[in-house]
Amino acid sequence: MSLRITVLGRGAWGGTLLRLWERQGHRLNSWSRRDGGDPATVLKDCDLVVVAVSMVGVAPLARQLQDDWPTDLPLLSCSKGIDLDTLCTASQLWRRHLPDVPLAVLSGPNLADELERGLPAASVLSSQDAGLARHLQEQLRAPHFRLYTNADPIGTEAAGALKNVIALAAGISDGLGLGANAKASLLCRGLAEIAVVLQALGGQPSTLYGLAGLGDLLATANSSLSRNYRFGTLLAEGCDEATALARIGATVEGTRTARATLALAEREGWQLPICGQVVRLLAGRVTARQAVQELMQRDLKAEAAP
Ligand SMILES: NC(=O)C1=CN([C@@H]2O[C@H](COP(=O)(O)OP(=O)(O)OC[C@H]3O[C@@H](n4cnc5c(N)ncnc54)[C@H](O)[C@@H]3O)[C@@H](O)[C@H]2O)C=CC1
Ligand SMILES: O=C(CO)COP(=O)(O)O
Repeated sequence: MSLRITVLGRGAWGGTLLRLWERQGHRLNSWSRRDGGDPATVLKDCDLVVVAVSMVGVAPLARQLQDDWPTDLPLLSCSKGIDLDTLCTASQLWRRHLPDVPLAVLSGPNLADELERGLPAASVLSSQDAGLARHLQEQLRAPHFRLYTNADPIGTEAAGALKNVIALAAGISDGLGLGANAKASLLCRGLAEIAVVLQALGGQPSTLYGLAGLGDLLATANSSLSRNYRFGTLLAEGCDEATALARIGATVEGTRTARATLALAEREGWQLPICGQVVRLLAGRVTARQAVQELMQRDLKAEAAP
């Protein structure tokens, strides 16, 4: 069965998904901020809306569309991050404005450039509505895009958001030439920080070790196709945040997510040392090498503690 799919946001990810599903025989329509006009017009006559805008675009878009969204029209959210103003994930923001629509999240190790080249990848469709997740799994899979389901959208989003912060830190580590031991240690301790946030937000521990958690962390923290990783290497070279962002020239979700996560951590009393050092470095309060030193000199702990 072919679906009529509308994609909101035609950046790297929205554009890749659009072309992928068009090739699978679905009928695609799209809207991008660049087009201008009213995005509500593309909600008509479709079976699914896929949202692939950056996190900064989610809240304004949700506000703009809340009165026009048909209550039975499913929404698939693909944005990865934590909103700096509300400290919410994308699906939490959509739920505020569209409390009743069928909602699912797509997240996993999905570097757009690799999918665009037809390389194999897997991802997770997550929804509390198991029927919706299975329906989308069946409809949206492709020969080189294998889809799994889970029932943990918040855990899936928390993992997808936080891995960008740790991937950014991995870029710093590689940019400084700190070696394989440092990188592996950073990723393990980073995973422990992701676990703190994921569990505190009500996610399932198993999601941490799935495609949206460990899977996406490994892909993003080890690939120069990742904007977050590349951004980290630029910080290691001594670029400030604005210069590094300008050099990347596309969305780098890890910067705002690091700040939002730290704000949550301060409010909730979580210990997130790597995230904290990333924010200090972004603010120009430490150099990359000082941040590493501060992490190495923290009080000694049991491994289970963050
Ligand atoms: N590129 C990738 O490999 C993947 C990206 N993602 C996620 O998808 C989201 C979008 O990323 P990309 O497409 O890669 O970024 P991009 O920088 O290529 O495109 C960003 C898109 O968001 C739109 N946008 C930004 N602010 C907006 C606003 N205020 N209102 C409406 N639209 C706005 C832009 O017009 C553009 O369409 C991010 O949350 C990213 O983490 C998820 C999986 C893979
Ligand atoms: O989320 C992604 C891959 O799964 C894309 O990562 P970047 O945003 O760092 O390019």
